Amino acid sequence: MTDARPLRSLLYMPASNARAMAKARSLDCDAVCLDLEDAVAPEAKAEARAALVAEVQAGGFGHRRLIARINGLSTPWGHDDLAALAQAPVEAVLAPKVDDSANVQALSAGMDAAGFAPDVKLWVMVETPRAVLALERIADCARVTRLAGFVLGLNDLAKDSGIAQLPGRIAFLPVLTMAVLAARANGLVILDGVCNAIEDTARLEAECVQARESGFDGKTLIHPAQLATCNRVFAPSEADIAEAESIVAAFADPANVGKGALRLNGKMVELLHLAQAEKVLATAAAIAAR
Ligand SMILES: CC(C)(COP(=O)(O)OP(=O)(O)OC[C@H]1O[C@@H](n2cnc3c(N)ncnc32)[C@H](O)[C@@H]1OP(=O)(O)O)[C@@H](O)C(=O)NCCC(=O)NCCSC(=O)C[C@H](O)C(=O)O
Ligand SMILES: [Mg+2]
Repeated sequence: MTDARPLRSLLYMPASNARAMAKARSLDCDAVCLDLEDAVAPEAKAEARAALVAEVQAGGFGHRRLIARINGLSTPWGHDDLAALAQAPVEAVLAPKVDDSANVQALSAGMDAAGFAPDVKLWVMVETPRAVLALERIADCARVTRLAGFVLGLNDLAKDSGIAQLPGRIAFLPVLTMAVLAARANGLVILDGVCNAIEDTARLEAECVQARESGFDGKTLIHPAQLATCNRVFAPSEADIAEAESIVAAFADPANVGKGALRLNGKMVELLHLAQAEKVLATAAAIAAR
């Protein structure tokens, strides 16, 4: 079944930051990601893990999807993270720094062994050079594991590849495109990486537009100030909605019954555009229902 819930914005916060986690319950984000990995110092890992579990069990996050980012299974904390989260009401576990399909299989098996409910998904970060080279194999794991999402991690990818994080992200474009294609070929959701420049709204907007045009569902964020721009860019615009409504109306017109292609406002529209239009309207309705 298609999931019509919007996934425009995922806001990360360190699970060691109680104030941020409390604030998340009132922020306009589609998902929150409580982080145990890079935002939490090694000496604070155990305390952050306990705080994360307590926060999600306390509830109050409403429509926001709850995602927990664990430490990698090769670190001293990864297995304890999985064990602690198994009974926690999260929608997905996000795993960092996977390199290939074997990592995904191990993570999914680890979730099974830890006792996660069958509907809890596995999302993985695409943030190592090896992962980029193995995108197809990794995404293909969705057939036989819990894998259901990709999240780009361009800070780590920049660090390990030497690719510079510059405005425009030209050197990253092949990665963005290949990650989207691998995700779509396997039914995964896919979110763009973060924009570190908290105060540069123009840069954030440009990255959101680029990601939206590249096919991403949404973008990951690091600060509440980034939410409004991201939510606006990834939501269908008024023009998108008006166009979608006109396509649906045209195909519903009795004069067009049985036609597969129409001329509408100077453009060709086919049944595939009807399907796209219906998706736009479903997303817009889901956002409006918030
Ligand atoms: C980046 C920050 C450290 C900035 O912190 P600070 O300067 O203290 O923020 P503000 O004073 O502007 O905060 C104003 C209020 O907003 C709340 N706040 C701030 N950030 C968040 C947040 N992320 N979620 C929820 N609420 C937040 C503050 O509590 C203030 O509230 P109030 O006191 O009521 O006024 C900080 O923003 C931060 O820690 N951001 C998240 C960092 C993080 O999680 N990093 C890890 C994920 S990113 C990553 O790893 C990418 C990937 O793996 C890759 O490789 O690229
Ligand atoms: Mg990272």
